[in-house]
Amino acid sequence: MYLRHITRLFTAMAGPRPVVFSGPSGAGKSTLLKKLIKEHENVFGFSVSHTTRNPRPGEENGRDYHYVTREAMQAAINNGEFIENAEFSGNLYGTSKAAVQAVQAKNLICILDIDMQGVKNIKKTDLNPMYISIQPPSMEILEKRLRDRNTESEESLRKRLHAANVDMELSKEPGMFDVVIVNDNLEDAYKNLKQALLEEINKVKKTKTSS
Ligand SMILES: Nc1ncnc2c1ncn2[C@@H]1O[C@H](COP(=O)(O)OP(=O)(O)OP(=O)(O)O)[C@@H](O)[C@H]1O
Ligand SMILES: Nc1nc2c(ncn2[C@@H]2O[C@H](COP(=O)(O)O)[C@@H](O)[C@H]2O)c(=O)[nH]1
Repeated sequence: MYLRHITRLFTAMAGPRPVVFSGPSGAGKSTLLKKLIKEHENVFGFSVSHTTRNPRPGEENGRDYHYVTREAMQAAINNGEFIENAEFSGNLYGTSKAAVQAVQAKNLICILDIDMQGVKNIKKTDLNPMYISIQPPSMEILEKRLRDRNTESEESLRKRLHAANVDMELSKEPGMFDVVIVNDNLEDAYKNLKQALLEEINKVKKTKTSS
């Protein structure tokens, strides 16, 4: 009885295991994770990254990203405020310690949406997340999705497709990801994602009902 109480207390203090989403730009990470958070808002929380890129129509400061200048972001990086950061397609992106702590303080599964450099850097930390790769069915479909999204200049599109090719190669490295989900049909991909996370979802639900 006493041991069970201590174990429960320790689990609550450590917080549930975070989940890292990675994969080429345009593969469907945001689409899938937004669905997941909407369906399980008491289970998952999004780690709001910082970026120097401009907001897209419909994006909100503090919800999708913290939009900052390069000078401000570099100063915060130098000040040790980030767990990881990377240059992607001409802009800086990074996960602040505060962003992850804000989610963990609510005892939610912290979701990080980060590029491959971020994955490599997170692996050097003690965050110990589950790593999920979201991949497109083909590079042709990826390009079409990115073009149809209408968010990128031709230059940015070129950089993102180049990074996507590198990503797809690196993701083949054994042990890089715990789960790979090919996002062809959206509903199928979402079903596979929920299946992969079922155990973690149930763990969080259980701690919430027992506390
Ligand atoms: N299964 C799917 N079938 C068709 N279109 C999709 C599918 N999944 C996502 N999309 C569309 O593809 C585009 C890219 O998806 P999304 O923005 O979620 O990708 P992302 O991986 O988050 O990209 P980024 O890394 O650039 O933020 C969006 O317009 C989205 O609506
Ligand atoms: N290493 C990090 N990568 C990040 C972070 N936040 C987002 N990203 C990745 O950047 C690209 C482009 O995102 P977009 O919103 O401009 O399309 C994408 O692959 C994201 O996963 C971060 O904090 N660190």
